[in-house]
Amino acid sequence: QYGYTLPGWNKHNLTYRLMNYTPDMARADVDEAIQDALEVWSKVTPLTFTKISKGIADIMIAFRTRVHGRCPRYFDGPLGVLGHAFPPGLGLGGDTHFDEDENWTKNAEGFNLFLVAAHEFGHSLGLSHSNDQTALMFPNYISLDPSKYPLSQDDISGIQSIYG
Ligand SMILES: O=C1CC=C(NS(=O)(=O)c2ccc(-c3ccccc3)cc2)CC1=O
Ligand SMILES: [Ca+2]
Ligand SMILES: [Zn+2]
Repeated sequence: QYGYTLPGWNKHNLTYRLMNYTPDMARADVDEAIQDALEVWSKVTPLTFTKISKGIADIMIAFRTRVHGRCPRYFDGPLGVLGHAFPPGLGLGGDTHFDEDENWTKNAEGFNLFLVAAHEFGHSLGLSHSNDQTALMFPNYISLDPSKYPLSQDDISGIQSIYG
């Protein structure tokens, strides 16, 4: 439906692009949260992430609400779903959207953008949800202390089974 999906990317050097910014945070804080969330995964895989500011990136990132563009999934207003990401592939593959109706923060108030982004990028790289409640890929938002290393052994073995 959104281009064929792959179990994982068939290349290691991926590009990403921020299509817009949330007004909830300073731009530099959004850039940093996204970069840190990607680094969580690049630290345990051979993947690299390069930020581009125009053209089509593998991972297109945007803050959107409700029905948005040609995206087949919709957001639901404040709370509920915080974001969604598409598995590796062409077109929408890898793309990550955050629900702009949430209060995005760089600390423990509202929803911590770094944490939600790290979770969503797990999907962009091919991971599904984990039933290990300490895992970053656990389906429910847990306000982890963002300074702690959010990956659990379950996340690491999951991502390394794709990009080992
Ligand atoms: O595919 C889906 C569908 C629904 C989702 N629900 S969410 O957006 O409210 C969400 C839930 C948990 C997290 C999360 C889990 C563990 C650590 C950090 C964030 C992030 C987003 C998240 C998601 O990735
Ligand atoms: Ca929502
Ligand atoms: Zn979307």
